Amino acid sequence: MHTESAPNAALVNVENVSWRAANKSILNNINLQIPSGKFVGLIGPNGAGKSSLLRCLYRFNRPTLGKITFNQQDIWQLKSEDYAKHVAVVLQETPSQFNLSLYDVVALGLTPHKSLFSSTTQSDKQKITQAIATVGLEQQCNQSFESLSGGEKQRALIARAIVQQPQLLIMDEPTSHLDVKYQIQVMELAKSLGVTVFASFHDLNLAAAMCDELVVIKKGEITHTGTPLQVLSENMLAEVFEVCAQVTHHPQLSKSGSSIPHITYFYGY
Ligand SMILES: Nc1ncnc2c1ncn2[C@@H]1O[C@H](COP(=O)(O)OP(=O)(O)OP(=O)(O)O)[C@@H](O)[C@H]1O
Repeated sequence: MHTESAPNAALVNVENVSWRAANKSILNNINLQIPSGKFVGLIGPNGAGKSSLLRCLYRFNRPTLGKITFNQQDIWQLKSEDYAKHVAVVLQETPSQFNLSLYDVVALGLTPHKSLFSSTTQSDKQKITQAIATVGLEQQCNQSFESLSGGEKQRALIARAIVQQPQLLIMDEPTSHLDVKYQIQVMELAKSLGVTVFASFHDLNLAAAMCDELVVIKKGEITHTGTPLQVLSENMLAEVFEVCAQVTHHPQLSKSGSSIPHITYFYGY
C-alpha cells in the first residue's frame, strides 16, 4: 500500500457512508475528506453519531452503505495488520491493561510492526523510552498502568501511538475525564506529533483552539464543515447545540496566525 501522501491531499475519504444498527439509521450519507497533516475535530451534540463515525474509520463498525478509503484504498480491502500499522486510536475509556506496566503498554505500539515471536531490539527499546520521555512519564515508567492517573493514562496511550508511528491518529473524546491542564496537554501533544488527527470533542473552545478544520454532525448527518472561524457561529450553536452563545475572538492567535473563535455561553435560555 502507499504510505506517503502529499500534504493536504485527502488521507481519508468517507464516501456516502451510512450505518444502521438495531434497525435504526445512525449515520446517514456521510461525505467527508480528512486532509493529510491536518488536525480535524468532530463536534456535535450527545447521540449525534460521533463515536459511530469514528468507529467506522477504525474499522470497528462496517458501514451499511458507502466506502471509506485510506490513501485511496478501501479500508475493508486492507489486511487488518496493515491498517493497524498506519492508524492509532486513543479512546475515552482506557481499556484495562491486565497489570501491564506503563512501559509494556507503550511497547504495545510496536505490535503491528513486529512479526509473531520477534524480540524487542535495542532500537525498539530506544523508541519506547523516547516516547515515554516525550509525554513526560519517565518517573512512572515501571508503574502499573492501572495505577496511573486519568491524565497519565491518556498520555501513556499517546506515547503508545508515538511508538506506533501512525499516519492517522483517531481520538474519541480522549480528554473528557481530564482536568483543564491535562485536556490542553493531551491535545497539544497530539498536535505536536505532526500526523493527521481526527478527534471528537465536547469542549468547543478547546476544539476551536486545536483544530485546523471542524466537522459538525447532528442526528447522523454532517451539517457544517470548515475552519473553526467558519463553523463556530452563533447561529450554528443555536441550531445544532441549542444554546445561546456569543462568539468573540480569543486573545491569542493560532500558530498559523489566524484568529481563534471563543465562545461564551449565556445561561437561563
Ligand atoms: N451498536 C449500536 N446499536 C444500537 N444503537 C447504537 C449503537 N451504537 C450507537 N448507537 C446509537 O447511535 C446514536 C449515536 O451514538 P454515538 O455514540 O455515535 O453518539 P455520540 O455523538 O458519540 O454521542 P455522545 O456525545 O453522547 O458520546 C445513539 O443514539 C446511540 O444510542
